[in-house]
Amino acid sequence: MMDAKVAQSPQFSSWVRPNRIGCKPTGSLGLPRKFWDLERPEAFISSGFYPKRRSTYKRLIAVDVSCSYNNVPANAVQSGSLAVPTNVDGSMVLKSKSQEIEPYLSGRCIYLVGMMGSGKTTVGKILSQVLGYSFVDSDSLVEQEVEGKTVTDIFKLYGEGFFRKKETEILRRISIMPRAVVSTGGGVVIRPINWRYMHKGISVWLDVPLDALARRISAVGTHSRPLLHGESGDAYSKALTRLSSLLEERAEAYANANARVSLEDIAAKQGYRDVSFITPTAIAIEALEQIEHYLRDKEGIPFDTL
Ligand SMILES: Nc1ncnc2c1ncn2[C@@H]1O[C@H](COP(=O)(O)OP(=O)(O)O)[C@@H](O)[C@H]1O
Ligand SMILES: O=C(O)C1=C[C@@H](OP(=O)(O)O)[C@@H](O)[C@H](O)C1
Repeated sequence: MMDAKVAQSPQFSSWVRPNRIGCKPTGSLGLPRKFWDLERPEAFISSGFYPKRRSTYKRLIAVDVSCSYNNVPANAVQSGSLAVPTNVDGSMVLKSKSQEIEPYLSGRCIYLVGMMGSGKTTVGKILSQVLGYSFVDSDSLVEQEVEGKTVTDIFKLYGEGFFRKKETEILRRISIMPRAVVSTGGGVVIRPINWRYMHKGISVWLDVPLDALARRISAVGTHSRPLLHGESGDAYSKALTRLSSLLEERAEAYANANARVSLEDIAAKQGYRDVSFITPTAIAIEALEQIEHYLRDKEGIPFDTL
């Protein structure tokens, strides 16, 4: 395998591995004979974007390739075009996408819904930052409301019904706030009244495969997630069993969201087999894309980039 250094613009350079380049190059890289014995030759690739965008994930770039070894430069051996995943610098895509969409949100809140561990908090913080919104965690607000008790203690002391009522009251208060990205609790979707509040903003379902959820949750433990207590077996199997039955009950309710971000779809677009390679930044970009689709399809906003 060969590592390649890519400089897409004078301001940015990063290392990418050829196995992360999504499409086959239209030109192949030929190495002069003196480099043939090297196991890991290094190439410096300077590149420029073609103006036309293909998708958020892949762009055509023109590449000129030159090689060097032991600081001895070799002549450019080949140039051509490659499609390179834009997560080489996802933060630039994220920033431009958020700037494009933000005016059309008109200050509306974004509600992230999804199962426990689906990344609502992680992705929500990223989105709030790029949009210049505040970040709100509904579980934390419930905890503040109940004398600083943890969600686990609230379930233990007062039961799930009590927690759900508090959660609805918190959502009602959030729904009159402007400009917030809200990480909701995983069970918020089951009460229809909660949708009345969430539909004042734009809701996005983070749809993550169960095995990935179980892996994430077993890595951090279930202490803060009372609905996952009580199963027997190892941490992964316990989480998987309980999450499966919860998802069966809730899948239809999650589908009420205005937009859906499917990690399986992102993995397919990026050419990954495993969703665990997908970064929170890539998920945030997809969330903005799906919000853009929603605004265009349901509200008729004519985004010229679509
Ligand atoms: N894209 C991701 N890839 C890998 N791990 C993630 C990803 N997003 C979140 N996580 C991890 O999964 C766990 C749950 O994420 P979190 O954002 O707290 O989910 P939620 O708020 O939906 O319960 C955390 O340990 C977090 O670091
Ligand atoms: O799925 C659920 O019913 C719950 C999810 C939790 O939030 P997270 O999704 O942030 O873990 C928390 O609200 C509570 O433990 C109940």
